[in-house]
Amino acid sequence: MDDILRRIVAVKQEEIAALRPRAAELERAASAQGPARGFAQALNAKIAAGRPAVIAEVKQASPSKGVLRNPFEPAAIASSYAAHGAACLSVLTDRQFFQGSEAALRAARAACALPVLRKDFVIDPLQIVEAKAMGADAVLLIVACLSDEELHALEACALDWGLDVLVESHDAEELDRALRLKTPLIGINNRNLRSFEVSLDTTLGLRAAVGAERLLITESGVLTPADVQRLRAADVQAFLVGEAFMRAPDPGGALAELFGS
Ligand SMILES: O=C(O)c1ccccc1NCC(=O)[C@H](O)[C@H](O)COP(=O)(O)O
Repeated sequence: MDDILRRIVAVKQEEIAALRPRAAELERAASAQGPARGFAQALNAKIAAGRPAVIAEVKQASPSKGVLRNPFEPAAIASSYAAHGAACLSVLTDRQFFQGSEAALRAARAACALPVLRKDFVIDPLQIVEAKAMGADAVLLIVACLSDEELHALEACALDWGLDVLVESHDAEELDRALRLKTPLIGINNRNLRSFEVSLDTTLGLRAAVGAERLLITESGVLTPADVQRLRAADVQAFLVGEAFMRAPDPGGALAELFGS
């Protein structure tokens, strides 16, 4: 595991230990939530309509880039994304490394009708119960910080709670492990977590390994219309984008410019 992931996972272990006494309360809150908004369904609907499927990210900061947006208004950002054709939202809930929060996810989801991914570092089923309790519609599983056994158990837990799963890989070996899961949502992250460099070649090099029955979602480093064109020309139709929108005065306007909507 890369150093940054190791540090993040260590913090997650502390957070989970602190959450454990609230397990019963979280189960009750999760059970009281309504049905999830269909995350995979929303992506597929955009593609079926001939449009790129954009998961628009709501994040204030990141380890590689520091603070991206200040002030940070999750509800206004979510409304702007929805008005400009985003398929779904990805909301960072990690506090220590991304300055995210449960409150940001709740506010973003309440401000629009889009399905929401809880973007965090999930290593324990209790975080999935917590995700459902806060209203998330999907969770992220990162292959690089999980064993095969953990991946399968966490996927089963998410599906049991009615949540969609986006599984994220950084290279061919991780992708091979991701493809052993049931989920149709296969993320390929273009950010090298050792150097923090991003290269769209990561997605392009792995494109052929993701069969037509799954949906490849390219993640990180999509910054210009030329990037989008290059990826779409290789039949990449789904995009997770954060920085390009978070640095813009109007995030939804930036989405429309990047994707020509
Ligand atoms: O972005 C980081 O610094 C980072 C560090 C460690 C683990 C994950 C990290 N990023 C999360 C993401 O993958 C991005 O938020 C997401 O793909 C959007 O990327 P971008 O469009 O480049 O903001």
